[in-house]
Amino acid sequence: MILKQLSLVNYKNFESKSFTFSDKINCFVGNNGVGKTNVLDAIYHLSYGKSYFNPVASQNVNHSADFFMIDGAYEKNDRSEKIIVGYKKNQKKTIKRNGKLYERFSDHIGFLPLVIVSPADRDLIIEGSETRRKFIDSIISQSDKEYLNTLIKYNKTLAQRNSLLKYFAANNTFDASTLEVYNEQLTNYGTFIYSKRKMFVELFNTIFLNRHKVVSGANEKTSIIYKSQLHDTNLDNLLTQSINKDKALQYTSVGIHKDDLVFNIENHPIKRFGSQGQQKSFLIALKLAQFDFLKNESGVRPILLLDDIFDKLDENRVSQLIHLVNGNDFGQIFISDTHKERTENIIKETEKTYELFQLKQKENQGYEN
Ligand SMILES: Nc1ncnc2c1ncn2[C@@H]1O[C@H](COP(=O)(O)OP(=O)(O)OP(=O)(O)O)[C@@H](O)[C@H]1O
Repeated sequence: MILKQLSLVNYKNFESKSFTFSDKINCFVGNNGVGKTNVLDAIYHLSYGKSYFNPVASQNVNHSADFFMIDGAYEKNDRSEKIIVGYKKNQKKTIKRNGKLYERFSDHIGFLPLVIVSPADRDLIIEGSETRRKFIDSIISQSDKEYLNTLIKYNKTLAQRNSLLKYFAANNTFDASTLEVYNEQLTNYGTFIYSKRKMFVELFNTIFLNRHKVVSGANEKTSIIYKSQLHDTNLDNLLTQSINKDKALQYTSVGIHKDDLVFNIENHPIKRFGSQGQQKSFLIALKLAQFDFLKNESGVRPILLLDDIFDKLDENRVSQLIHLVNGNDFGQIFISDTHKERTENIIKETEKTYELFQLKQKENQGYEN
């Protein structure tokens, strides 16, 4: 799958800008703040229907405008595919494929597999459990529509159950039978999601360990552990047991929305005990494992975005990464870096064709190849 052309209108700092890409490697270079990451983010937007860095759509619109448009021309399985994401302030965002509007965003998810490696991935280690749940949900959802739809239904039911608990508290009342309807639905959806996550983490761990061995170049023992209240008992029991607590809290305190992933190095949480280098290697391996998984599931090589990656790695790791990228595993790659020479020197080591886009400040937003 190849992104041939990209046009941006009023997307973040770009008022109007078009790019024609190489099938292999594309590098965006330039000073801090010229918009290198924003181009990668626009490409991410075309795959996921939202920004990786700022999910608030109105904040992705150029300050001087009230709408943005991202237009991507792809080639996938020998077919041309045109994807357009449009957003006007105070209106709903739209995604079109070959001129036809998607009724549901979720129908688009997984159509253009893509993986981003970025310094912002650090959130996966340092932030709360929601970030890690979103990470696995996003991977599974790309190849499993039933999972995505069930997750949407679970979250809707959860919101309804929480509203009911609030209503009980506000009106000093309780109705066990209505609550039971929600419990039943949550149990059905939640049990399905739990079993999918469990299977996924088992499979993903193996892929991850292979990648980690190569990226870290070390023999550190790492693991990803799936943490869930459902390991001990089924969701129906959990909901019944926690009813008094839920009534007091006015929200649902048990379920798969409390699941987490534990990232360990040498049997200790990497968040607290991993060095910065170990954390970086762990995150890159995590993302490359995501790449492998999506590739296996979809049968196409996902687009790979490497944001600011050379800056964060020592020479050894950069050369390991280039070695990897040089293999046939990867398809089209987009790289951002502040140093033109560094990027060119690294890329020249690969035997791939490449295109270099030098981004400049607003007054001359053209680029040179
Ligand atoms: N909605 C917006 N409207 C206009 N400009 C925006 C908007 N959102 C972000 N920007 C601008 O985009 C620029 C940041 O772009 P980006 O993060 O892509 O830079 P970069 O080239 O990757 O920089 P660095 O090398 O520091 O990572 C900033 O100058 C910021 O002010």
